Amino acid sequence: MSLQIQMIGTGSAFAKRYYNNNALVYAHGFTLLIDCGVTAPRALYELNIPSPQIDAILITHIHADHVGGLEELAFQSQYVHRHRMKLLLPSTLIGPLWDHSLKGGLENKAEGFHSLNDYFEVVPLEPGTPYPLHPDLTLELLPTEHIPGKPSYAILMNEKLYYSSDSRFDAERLKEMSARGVKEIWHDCQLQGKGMVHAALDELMSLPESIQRITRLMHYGDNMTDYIGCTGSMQFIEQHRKYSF
Ligand SMILES: O=c1ccn([C@@H]2O[C@@H]3COP(=O)(O)O[C@H]3[C@H]2O)c(=O)[nH]1
Ligand SMILES: [Zn+2]
Ligand SMILES: [Zn+2]
Repeated sequence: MSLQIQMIGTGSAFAKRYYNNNALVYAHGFTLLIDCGVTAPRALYELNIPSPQIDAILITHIHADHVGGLEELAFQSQYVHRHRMKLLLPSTLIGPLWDHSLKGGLENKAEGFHSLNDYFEVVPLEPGTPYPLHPDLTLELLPTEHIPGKPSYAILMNEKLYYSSDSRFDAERLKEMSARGVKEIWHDCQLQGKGMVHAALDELMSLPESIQRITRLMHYGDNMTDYIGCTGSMQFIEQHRKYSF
């Protein structure tokens, strides 16, 4: 059961040299997009991946670097491809995603479009439950601390890859994942300063070497290259490179 994962972007919310931190996961014959930020439509275009090639989109939380490209995909699905994409959504995000992010652009009273379901095939997910999406891909959501009062989720894929999405540093969670046998931890990383809503590099550097060795860093700022060689045993994830796990 070998999977591939490719970041279509690895940048922080404010990065300009890197696209938004969104990922494609390739199982055999099944492609999952994890988050769809403002830059995702352009990133997919440059990788020559039209949206009908994507079998499902999973959303981790409703910041624009994770959902800001959904309006374009919804309109393209409705008016160009005439195919409703599958949208895997933690159930806590269904209301906020429509009411607070997408309704302004997508509501169309004349056409009778009043909800996410008018554009997407919405599949609600609950944390703590393994979902077999494909014979080669099972995923589980784990709630994370990111912004107080705003639900956000990490993703555990095939019990092998822990993908933090946006999360504050949570050493206990990472130790738990390591004890559970994960082979890779992909973590957001704020390079400078104290981690207020993301894990700071300094915090991640406090992890035991055994955990650092399996940790790769993503969601970084434009000055990432200044930090190459300064990240302990952790390595930066490269935008567009395909990793097998
Ligand atoms: O309480 C807050 C809320 C937001 N922010 C910034 O806005 C960005 C939104 O996207 P992000 O979650 O990838 O990163 C966030 C931070 O850069 C912050 O620093 N503190
Ligand atoms: Zn983000
Ligand atoms: Zn965020």
